Amino acid sequence: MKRLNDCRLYVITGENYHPGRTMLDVMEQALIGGADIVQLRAKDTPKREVLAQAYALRELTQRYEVPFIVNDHLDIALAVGADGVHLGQDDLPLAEARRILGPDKIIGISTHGIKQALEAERGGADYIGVGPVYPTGTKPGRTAVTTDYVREAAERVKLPFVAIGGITLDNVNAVLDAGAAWICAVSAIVGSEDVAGACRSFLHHIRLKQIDSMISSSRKVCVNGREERTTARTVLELVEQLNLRDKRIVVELNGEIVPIESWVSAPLTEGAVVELVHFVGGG
Ligand SMILES: Cc1ncc(COP(=O)(O)OP(=O)(O)O)c(N)n1
Ligand SMILES: Cc1nc(C(=O)O)sc1CCOP(=O)(O)O
Ligand SMILES: [Mg+2]
Repeated sequence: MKRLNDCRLYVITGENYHPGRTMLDVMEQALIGGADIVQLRAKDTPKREVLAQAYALRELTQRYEVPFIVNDHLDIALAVGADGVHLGQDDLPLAEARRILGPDKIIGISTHGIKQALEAERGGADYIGVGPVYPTGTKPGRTAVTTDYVREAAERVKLPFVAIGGITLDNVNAVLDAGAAWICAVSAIVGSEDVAGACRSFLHHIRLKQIDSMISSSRKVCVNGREERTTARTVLELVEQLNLRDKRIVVELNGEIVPIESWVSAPLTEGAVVELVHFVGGG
């Protein structure tokens, strides 16, 4: 179940942020609100209690069909059948974790600079954490990496990356503007009176940003006489987006027939005029 490229909102448990409410209730609210990946992080809880929580969260996340990650404890991740683990720079090394977990489990690695990010990428991590973007009471005393590192990660890291650390509804747009497509929060979500509502608000900002970037990376073209916007950059991408790849068609771009072997490199520029002509079978 590795579908990290589609994840947008990563919610981590925060045992001290919701007195009077159980971890399970709070995390169910996060799932109702749209959290699409969940981590159990319990730094102040005895390990046997963490194991019990992990079993319960495994069951809950399975019901919501959302990946479940265990922080730090690879043994607990294995015991409860979690989808993966999250490891920091001082935790079990990535290579050891991969050897034990095999290729299919998710391994996330915390990074605090581009050198660590590229190393995690080379080492076979599935995603990286980029943070702490802002100072945070959840990890007091850590130097904030600022949105500069988010921007650098967006430019140089090919793996999915999640921005984390001090992210709230007030600053999330700056993190998204710096290039993060995936946001993680603890206190701003599990410490909220309305956990599901907080998730929905985060996702609203994330989706608006996605729409903005799609519009700015799309162009207006004319296909068979109809004006439309497309994110396709080439004739091949357009044909694939229209599900015509396996159909017998001839493509004309700005009045010239494009041979099939050139679809991959034929650019769809703003204002391009495309005619897609279906072959009619015959003998
Ligand atoms: C998604 C994500 N990113 C970073 C961390 C931090 O991991 P680590 O550096 O090991 O610190 P602790 O969480 O163990 O205190 C994380 N857990 N999740
Ligand atoms: C657990 C953690 N790891 C970080 C890192 O940068 O590696 S920042 C962080 C705390 C995230 O909590 P909040 O959303 O409350 O700031
Ligand atoms: Mg850790």
